[in-house]
Amino acid sequence: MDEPDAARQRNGPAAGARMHGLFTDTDTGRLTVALTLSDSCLTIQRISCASPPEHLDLRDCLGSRAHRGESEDQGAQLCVYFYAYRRRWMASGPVRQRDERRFRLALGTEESDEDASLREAERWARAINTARRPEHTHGVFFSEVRRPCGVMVLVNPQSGRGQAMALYNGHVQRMLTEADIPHTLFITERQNHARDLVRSADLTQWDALVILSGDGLLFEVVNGLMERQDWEKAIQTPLGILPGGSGNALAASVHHYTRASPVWGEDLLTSCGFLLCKGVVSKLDLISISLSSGARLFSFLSLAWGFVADVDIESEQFRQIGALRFILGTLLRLASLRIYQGKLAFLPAENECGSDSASFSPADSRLPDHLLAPLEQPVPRNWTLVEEQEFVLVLAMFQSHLSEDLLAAPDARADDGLIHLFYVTAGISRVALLQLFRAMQSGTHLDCGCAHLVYRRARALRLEPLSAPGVMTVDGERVEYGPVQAQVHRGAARLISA
Ligand SMILES: Nc1ncnc2c1ncn2[C@@H]1O[C@H](COP(=O)(O)OP(=O)(O)OP(=O)(O)O)[C@@H](O)[C@H]1O
Repeated sequence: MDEPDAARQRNGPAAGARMHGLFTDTDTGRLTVALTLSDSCLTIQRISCASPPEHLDLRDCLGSRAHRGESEDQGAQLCVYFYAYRRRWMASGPVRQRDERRFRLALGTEESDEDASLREAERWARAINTARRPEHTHGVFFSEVRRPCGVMVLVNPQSGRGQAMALYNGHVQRMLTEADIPHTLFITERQNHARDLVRSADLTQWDALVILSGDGLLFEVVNGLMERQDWEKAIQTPLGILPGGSGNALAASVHHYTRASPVWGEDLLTSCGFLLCKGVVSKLDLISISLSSGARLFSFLSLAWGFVADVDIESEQFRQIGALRFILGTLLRLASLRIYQGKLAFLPAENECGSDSASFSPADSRLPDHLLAPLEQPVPRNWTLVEEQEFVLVLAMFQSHLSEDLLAAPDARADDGLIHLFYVTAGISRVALLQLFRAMQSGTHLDCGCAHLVYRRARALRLEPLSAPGVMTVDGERVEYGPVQAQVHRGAARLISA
């Protein structure tokens, strides 16, 4: 049996704690601190002053690392990285903020063996990393990303205002290192590069695919995975999203599902980065979208036609101003408000088990659409046909957020198996429409009492535009214009989230 290190004897566990030991706080110089690690927190007690102990919640801990001392007479260092919620001036609520704590092993002269000191620091780091693993508290399926793991990080350097690489260098790389997650960076060079990469990748090498970009790059990744021969296995690869685009709707949704106050920009990146490093995997709904050409796409976010789709695509020209492009695009489109003619039908969520469900078996065997009839045939009898045929917008949401600051479907969850269908009928005034979008910033648009806004929960839908060719988007990406139908496939993919 190995002799226990002298340092280890000195830092042995106290009663009721996993570990207990004496360290020097490297930030305050000579001050000696006693650290106590329990299953839920790291307690810091400053010995030479009478201040109360500080309890740091391990749920906020991203990781811990040990380093050799800077010189021979110094003990090894223990670094612990916390990202607790704290209030910040001007922020609307508490935000996760980085807080690095460094401690030096307090070794006596007879224990100045560098290796022993490092071993003890490593033992602490391992114990903290084991204790910080998240609790599994809810009953739905979830598991964790296997450790050690390899993560493919895909960055679109052109997304948003072109700041994604700066976000990687300034934040993401550091967080992944702190959490000890090995990763490989892939910088996309063109449209469909990410799609091609994941279509041909050896997925046994990757335990997660992480997208630092807008929703468009994740749309490519999802569809690239679904185009593989082994799509059933491939689509089970955990997907992570970090906001680097201008819309960042899925990233905002993932943050919203934690029930924390809304955050934007780099605070949203920190929140999503934290969730990514915690590595809890939940299910993600995929929505199959069938187009009139026979093409089938897989979506995780939204299907839009009319006002929202027009704003999304028309505002691309203002990409340099980031998320503000949507506000500018909204104002411009309001000025020339259009009416869109079309037919809309949907299967209400509560009717799914009805006897009239379609039993359509398309040639495409990937996630068969058992609720849909062929596009050229009428919809099944248990569907609802919307009487109105003049719309200002039709918007099917599959997640809570339409963009970082538009909470379109506040009750949506990543795997709720629902299409949150909104439509606004013709006749709404410009002022009322603007008010709806303003209310959507706080998710209160359904409380506006607007008679032109309709919201339904559905499992499937069909939309047949009758207007002259225009814009239709899936996950913010423009798709072929024409009749389209969609069905939700509950929890068909996996998402790293809360
Ligand atoms: N290097 C590149 N140059 C040009 N386009 C690229 C490159 N890499 C990826 N793309 C394409 O850019 C498009 C937009 O990407 P993405 O959605 O990630 O950013 P965004 O549009 O700024 O964000 P959001 O969707 O949140 O508004 C995608 O269709 C993607 O295929």
